[in-house]
Amino acid sequence: MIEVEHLSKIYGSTPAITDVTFSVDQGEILGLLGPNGAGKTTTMRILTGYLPATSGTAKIAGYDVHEDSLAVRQRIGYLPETPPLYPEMTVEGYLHFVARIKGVPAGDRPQKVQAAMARCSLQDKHRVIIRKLSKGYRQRVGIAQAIVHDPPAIILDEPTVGLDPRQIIEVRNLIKSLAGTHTIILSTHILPEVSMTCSRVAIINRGKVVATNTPENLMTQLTGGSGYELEINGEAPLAKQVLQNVPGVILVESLPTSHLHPHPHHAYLRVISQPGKEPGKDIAAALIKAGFGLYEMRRVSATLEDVFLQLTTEEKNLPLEVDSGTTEGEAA
Ligand SMILES: Nc1ncnc2c1ncn2[C@@H]1O[C@H](COP(=O)(O)OP(=O)(O)OP(=O)(O)O)[C@@H](O)[C@H]1O
Repeated sequence: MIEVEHLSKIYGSTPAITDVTFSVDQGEILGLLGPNGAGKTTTMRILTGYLPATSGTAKIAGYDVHEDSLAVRQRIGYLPETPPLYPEMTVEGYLHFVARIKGVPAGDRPQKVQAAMARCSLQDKHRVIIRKLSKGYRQRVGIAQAIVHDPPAIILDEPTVGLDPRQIIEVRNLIKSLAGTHTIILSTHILPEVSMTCSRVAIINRGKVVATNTPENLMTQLTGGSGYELEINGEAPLAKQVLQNVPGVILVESLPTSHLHPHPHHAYLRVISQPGKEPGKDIAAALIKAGFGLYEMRRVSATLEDVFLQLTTEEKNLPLEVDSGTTEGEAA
């Protein structure tokens, strides 16, 4: 449904994205995950026809975003980071207005507007002026304007930014309910968002797609899904240096200790090991040899956060070629 091939965008002399390639199948939710400035918004703006690419192609439902931009705009719904709302309009009035702009025939508009409001649970608010809505409801109106013309593809830029935890759950459920009948790309820098909402993830860093796969496969493929959590006495930075040099170790990070009762002189670390390697014995030996006391050591599964850190942190070499292998033509 969405095919992006070798897309690059250069602003002046600054490359924002370089050779971005991925595809999204009908009904899928793809999460575009990356740190600030990675190139997510640039990619989405090209896909929605708002920004020309420097090179490469992108197609929505077979239509080229550059050559057939009108056909593409009819088939795509876009929620930019800041929804383009008119604060003085009522919810229903605004959605009628958007439906008209999107080319929905006058006779079909009432039904399409009702359907979009129902999908986004906005019926109770149809006469409310947008300015008076909470941020969560405004976001729903933003999503409603993206789907009012019933496009097969929906692009959502950071759809849960600025919402409170309850609103986040509601908006995520709404997005999930749109999958299947719609093909969705959402961008986020929030890791749990991807595992909770998306069927597949493309990790983008410094303008390049560094991995594409299901969240589960990414974890298994890159980390073998395992590692160790450690409690040691001594300084975390020094212990990290020691552990980074143990063969088979690919990532060492400090653990958040808010749920524990941390000892003031202890360090709490997570070590992720290469697939197929069991460096437990060497980890313990290296720590003892360096003079650390080892208070606890237990095996754990890797998290998506580990994968993300591994892919977006430069100093570590990747243990293996990251090849999505799910769809032909995807970037590694
Ligand atoms: N209009 C512009 N002119 C020059 N450089 C730009 C422009 N827009 C974006 N960039 C640069 O391109 C790169 C990618 O930006 P982009 O907004 O696509 O990233 P992002 O992943 O969406 O980040 P964020 O989450 O912070 O919005 C950044 O280095 C950014 O500074």
